[in-house]
Amino acid sequence: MAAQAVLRSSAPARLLSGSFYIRKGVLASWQHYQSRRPFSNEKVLVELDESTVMKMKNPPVNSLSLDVLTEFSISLEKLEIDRGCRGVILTSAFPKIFSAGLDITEMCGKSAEHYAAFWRAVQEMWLKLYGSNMVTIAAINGSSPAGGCLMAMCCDYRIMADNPKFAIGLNETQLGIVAPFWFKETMVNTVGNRVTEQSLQLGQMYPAPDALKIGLVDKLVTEEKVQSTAVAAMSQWLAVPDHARQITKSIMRKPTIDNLVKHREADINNFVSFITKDSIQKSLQVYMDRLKQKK
Ligand SMILES: CCCCCCCCC/C=C/C(=O)SCCNC(=O)CCNC(=O)[C@H](O)C(C)(C)COP(=O)(O)OP(=O)(O)OC[C@H]1O[C@@H](n2cnc3c(N)ncnc32)[C@H](O)[C@@H]1OP(=O)(O)O
Repeated sequence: MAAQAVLRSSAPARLLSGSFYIRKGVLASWQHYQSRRPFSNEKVLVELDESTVMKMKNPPVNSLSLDVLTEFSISLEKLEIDRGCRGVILTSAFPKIFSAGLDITEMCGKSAEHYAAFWRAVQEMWLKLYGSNMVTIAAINGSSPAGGCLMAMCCDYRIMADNPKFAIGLNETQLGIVAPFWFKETMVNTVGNRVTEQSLQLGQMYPAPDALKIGLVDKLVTEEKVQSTAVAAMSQWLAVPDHARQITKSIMRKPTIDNLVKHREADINNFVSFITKDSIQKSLQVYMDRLKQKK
């Protein structure tokens, strides 16, 4: 849906609002100033310095709870309608962890209604980020399993900290769960069919150097340089005229987005019936216990 908007209205709308901006002078400047103030929810910080940066901040590991997903979608939507914002860098407020992926506790021992609301929020985050008109750059400053990898893959360009201890991938099968079709399609669009087929079945996590080799990330730099490299890459991406880049992005991503939009309700029902199975609940519980025991 969001990508459809790119083709139908967004590029012209931005051009129109640009001329409004010039004609309305002072009023527009004030509105622009208002909309460019940094804003912060509890768990997603938006900084407006040299570049616009969205920082996930949900201790300890940036797991994507219902709250985080909701804040994330709202923040992104705000930036999307801010005509002063053409690009956003997505990163984590914590060293060594980009995001631990979906919050497993949201998928354990809850009601069917809760699972449905949670999954809708996951879909919404993906629709907004994958379909964003803005240039999106992931500054992956640490490990990034499952939903964290999905977020990174939604971005246009990925820069990762060059440390083999940091790993990224869709590891769902390791938890006894299954990456749904739109996770799969996002990965196919990033690294191709063969690598995706193998990665998904094995639930493979790739240390940063291997992630670069398979094209899951685009560039490795030292941890300290992740952010500044993202800022430099942003300038390069923003040098391309918006309308041409946005329409091109939409041509690339629209079929994948349309596929989820078309099957959205069925996908929620599928998730709820899958996650409420006793065997799946047991697998998730065992995985969580193992995570806690490793200390
Ligand atoms: C057909 C299709 C139908 C649909 C089928 C269903 C599709 C579902 C798709 C699912 C997508 C997902 O993203 S599933 C999520 C997959 N995520 C993962 O596997 C990540 C697991 N976590 C890790 O590997 C590590 O924690 C890692 C992120 C690298 C950080 O390691 P550290 O040593 O720094 O930290 P830890 O000590 O492990 O973790 C700190 C605390 O955070 C907790 N924690 C860690 N990850 C967590 C998580 N994802 N959710 C909740 N809590 C988490 C730990 O239990 C600890 O809790 P305390 O002990 O209490 O402190």
